[in-house]
Amino acid sequence: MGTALLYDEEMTKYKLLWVDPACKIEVPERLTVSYEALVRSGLSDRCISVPAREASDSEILLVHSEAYLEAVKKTPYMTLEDLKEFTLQFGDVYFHPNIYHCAKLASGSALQLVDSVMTGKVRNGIALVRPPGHHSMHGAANGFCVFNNVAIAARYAKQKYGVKRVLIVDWDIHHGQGVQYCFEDDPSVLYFSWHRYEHQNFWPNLRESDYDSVGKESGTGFNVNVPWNKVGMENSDYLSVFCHVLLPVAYEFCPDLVLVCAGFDSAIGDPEGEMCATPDIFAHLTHLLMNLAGGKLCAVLEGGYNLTSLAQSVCQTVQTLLGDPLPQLANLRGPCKSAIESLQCARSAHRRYWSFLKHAADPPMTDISTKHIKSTMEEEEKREMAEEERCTEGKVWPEPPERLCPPVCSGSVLPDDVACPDGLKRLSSSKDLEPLLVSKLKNRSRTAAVDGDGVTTFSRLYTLIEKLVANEIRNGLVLVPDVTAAMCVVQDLTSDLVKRVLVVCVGKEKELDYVTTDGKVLVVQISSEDNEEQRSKYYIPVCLKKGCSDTSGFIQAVFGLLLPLGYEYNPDLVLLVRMPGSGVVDSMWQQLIGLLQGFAKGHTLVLMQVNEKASMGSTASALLGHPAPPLQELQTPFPEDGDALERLRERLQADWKMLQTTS
Ligand SMILES: CC(O)(O)NCCCCNCCCN
Ligand SMILES: [Zn+2]
Repeated sequence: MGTALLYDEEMTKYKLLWVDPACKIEVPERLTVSYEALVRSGLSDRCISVPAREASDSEILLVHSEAYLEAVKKTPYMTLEDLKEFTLQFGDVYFHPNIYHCAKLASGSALQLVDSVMTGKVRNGIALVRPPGHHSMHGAANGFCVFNNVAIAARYAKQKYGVKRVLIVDWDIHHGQGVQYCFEDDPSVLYFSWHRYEHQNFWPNLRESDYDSVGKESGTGFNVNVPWNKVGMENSDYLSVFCHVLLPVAYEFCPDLVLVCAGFDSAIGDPEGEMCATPDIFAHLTHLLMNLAGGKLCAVLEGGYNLTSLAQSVCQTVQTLLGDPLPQLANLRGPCKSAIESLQCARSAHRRYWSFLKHAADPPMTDISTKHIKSTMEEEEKREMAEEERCTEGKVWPEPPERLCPPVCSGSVLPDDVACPDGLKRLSSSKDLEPLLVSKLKNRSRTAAVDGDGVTTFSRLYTLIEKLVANEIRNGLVLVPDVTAAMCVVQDLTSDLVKRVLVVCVGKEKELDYVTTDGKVLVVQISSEDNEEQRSKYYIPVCLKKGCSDTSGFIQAVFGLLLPLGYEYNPDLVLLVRMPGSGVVDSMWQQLIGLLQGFAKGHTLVLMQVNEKASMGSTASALLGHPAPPLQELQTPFPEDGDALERLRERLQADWKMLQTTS
């Protein structure tokens, strides 16, 4: 299924008609540069174009008051003076004779997107709209917003399609207070927002934008705010918050639909955000949400005022919605101190509402002596200033790397008597291995254990790995008689082909005899084994008391440990090994494959044992990019597992900065 793209140039036909410094950045060109970038890159042709439409009165009244709607209805007939007068009652917003029409188109576009996704016409999509929506409230326009496009879409989805749970992710750099007010007492809509806050010194300067606004009444726990108290936040900060706050909660919430308030003023170069995250971060943020709700994701444009980073960020988002390989994110060095504090505050504010956050630490000691704060602040300010110079002064960043789609998506190496799953390309032809390699394999005591001469399988495997590295194939599935033997051989085969291999080992096995210490391999093993004594920087055993069949524990290990580690390690190949008898649940297995595609440009090699070929179909489906089925009701992870994971993280965070969640 495809990706919907909604755009109508009518929404470019309104602009600021008088002098107002607060509003001058909200220009029609925001839409035209975004759309033209999609056209120029060929991405728009790959999308399914869906027409915009005007939202009806009743749809607008799902969120707004009749009085407000009636007032806005009058604006097309107002004189310039009347428009100015009318605007004065609201904050940081302007009106125009055509803005009511455009606001109906913007909301209607979001509804068209919901229709396209909910009827299965498309898998996901994006609506390029203006005016934006997330600041507008029941009875007021605000922050360039007239109607709350995403809030209306959420109510519409529930009413028309009986959607039970809607997740709204707001990655715009401003707090969508309009959305928060709309759903703060509603447990069926989980609103997540990060936003520049600077201890309430940044617009809209609201006390209720802080992390302790967790929702109210029956909606308590369903509002998650992550305030950024400093500018200059980078990719690491954003990914840390996704891994350690949003994703565990989102997976526990198990939404039927994901709506994104896709504001790109959180990208580098934006005058409002003054952050340093690069446009390719949105490829990953989008990807990390795409296995929720069976892939049903609707992104609606909010802010974004640097026309260069806006256009790049929109392209990165659309390319991921289309299923293209993700760009590798280099040198992620972990969240900064301020981000860790925000993260820790948000986690501790929500630990009583979300079982995945139950073991979160206490909030940071913010009441330390003012003297200490003063000195820390001074030295911290100096460092931040240096950082800001580095980041905003230049306002230059590299063009996001090209994300080429390999000609073949998934290859397979299978025993001759095993049928190849649909969609996979079987590698049969295999060039002869170099004699040196053959002897190396031969002297590996266990190679012969793999099959007859073993060399046939491994020459095919070698060919597959070569094609992955050459980006001729994106990922692969390998079925062997003995995965343990095969693991070692893959290690030999890859050692001179790739710099870093992330090995994810699901389930326990006799012994891992090739744990390297040179960093060329990072092994994360999730099993019921407690191999604590063997742990090292590059061999990380995660013990789940009830083993891999405990999906709650598994998913907690994936978000709390595996993903942050993977981002920091930045592998060139991911080897996912499914040990026989691991007990991993198929939907979890597919989620894991989907999530791991975010690394190494999607070069994932799945190694399974022949006697597990019953799972080949679901494995192939995940490798081909089909969204994983939602995980069923997740019960609370076992306390000992939660504790163990926190302790493991604390011990590892000296070596792995992306694991930090406490200051
Ligand atoms: C959709 C949105 O979230 O991007 N709207 C942002 C509104 C910002 C209002 N303040 C502007 C002050 C000018 N420096
Ligand atoms: Zn914004």
